[in-house]
Amino acid sequence: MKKRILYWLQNDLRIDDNPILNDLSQQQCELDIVFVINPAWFKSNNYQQKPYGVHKQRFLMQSLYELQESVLGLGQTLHILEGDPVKVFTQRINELGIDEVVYSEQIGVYEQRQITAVKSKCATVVFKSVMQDTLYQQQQLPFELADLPTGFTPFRKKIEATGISLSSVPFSAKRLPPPIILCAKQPISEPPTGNSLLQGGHKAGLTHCLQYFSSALPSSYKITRNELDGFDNSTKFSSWLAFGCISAKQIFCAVDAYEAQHGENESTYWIKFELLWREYFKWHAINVKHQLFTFKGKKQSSPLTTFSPNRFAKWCQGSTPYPLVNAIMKELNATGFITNRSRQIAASCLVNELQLDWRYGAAYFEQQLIDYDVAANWGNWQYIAGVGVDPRGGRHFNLQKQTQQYDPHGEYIAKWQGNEHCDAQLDDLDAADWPV
Ligand SMILES: Cc1cc2nc3c(=O)[nH]c(=O)nc-3n(C[C@H](O)[C@H](O)[C@H](O)COP(=O)(O)OP(=O)(O)OC[C@H]3O[C@@H](n4cnc5c(N)ncnc54)[C@H](O)[C@@H]3O)c2cc1C
Repeated sequence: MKKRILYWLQNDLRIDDNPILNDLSQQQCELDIVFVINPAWFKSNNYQQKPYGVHKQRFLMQSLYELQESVLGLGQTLHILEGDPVKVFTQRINELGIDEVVYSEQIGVYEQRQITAVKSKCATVVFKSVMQDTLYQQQQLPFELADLPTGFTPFRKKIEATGISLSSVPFSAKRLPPPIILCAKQPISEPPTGNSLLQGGHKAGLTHCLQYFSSALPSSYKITRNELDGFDNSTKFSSWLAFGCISAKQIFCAVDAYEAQHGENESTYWIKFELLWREYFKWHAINVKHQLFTFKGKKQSSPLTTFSPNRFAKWCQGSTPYPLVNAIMKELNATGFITNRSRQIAASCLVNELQLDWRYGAAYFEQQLIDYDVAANWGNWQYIAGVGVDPRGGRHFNLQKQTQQYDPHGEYIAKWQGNEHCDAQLDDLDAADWPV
């Protein structure tokens, strides 16, 4: 009997630059490709937020639909199952007599724990993993992971000094090994629609990448990236990166190709610079494990906080006394995306003006952002709250100055109605819960 391999798909929903698929295409085996939708993603967590909000759900289903179609063209079936991943995979591995499980290595501790739990229940099965979410493999890093620099700048300098050139691997095989179980009906009959420019899927991601690098936008990226509005002002790769519809290496190589054709400048370099931020947060998350989610972070310092569900609700809805923050939160709620500058302003407001526990803000972003990424989200929140990798120990953005600089004519605030439901006072109740 042929070897039976199960490919546990997670945040690697692509065909190209997917070493696992490339390797599988050369194997003499029977193959089962599985993605599990965990019902816990749609239930409230400790922070009263659902890990998967509507925008992220749409993007996921679009991505799975595209992958399902591509996999079908390669003679395979994408199985989309529902349930607790540990139970679903353990049962399937046993029922189908799986010999080997392959998966993309996970950055987040909770995802790692699920894999460890399945491994412990399937002791005779071989588990093989590949890091498919980072630019570099761990052995390519010019330091031991335990000695990861404590700040981004030394990390970047050390990485850049290695001079390692990156390459991405297109998928060239015509077929994948045959499925263990044939699916009579495709799991997703129609992709969900939406008028967002951020459409999920590996083809949509590659199309966006091609369009971006066939324009002149990379040459002005550094000048425009901090704008609050405008699709073209930053790359918008993050959502496809979060689901692994495209890889960071594919983008890095596309910047190299663009530079070879059009010349390098500070802006083209800055796209790579930002991808290195992403990379830094990934290795940082692996390094600090659960401390990525703790109030005091790795720094073990406590930000000032007060407990106020009312303030938090106002921040989420966009009805604080700060029109710019309100506009940002309304854009986030309506679209599932806000720019980096907007994220910094909204996060700084929650931590500094509202003095709330930063983890509630991070959990809300996790729910709302299409591009939610465990390392980038919690890492950036810790940075702003002053418990993460910021050598300056926290960031406080002056809301008046930010408004003057990034929305001098009030266009962004008007577009997202930041002045509507803008409560002049922060609190409706005093410390003894009496109406103010
Ligand atoms: C509070 C807060 C929360 C954030 N949460 C997330 C998140 O959940 N997922 C996420 O991908 N990014 C997150 N970021 C980082 C950043 O805001 C987004 O990556 C960026 O806005 C996405 O838009 P873009 O693709 O147009 O970025 P560009 O400016 O075009 O950057 C190119 C790529 O570089 C990476 N990148 C850029 N800035 C950062 C950064 N500060 N940290 C890590 N990677 C970066 C992203 O992969 C991005 O796609 C967060 C930032 C803050 C301040």
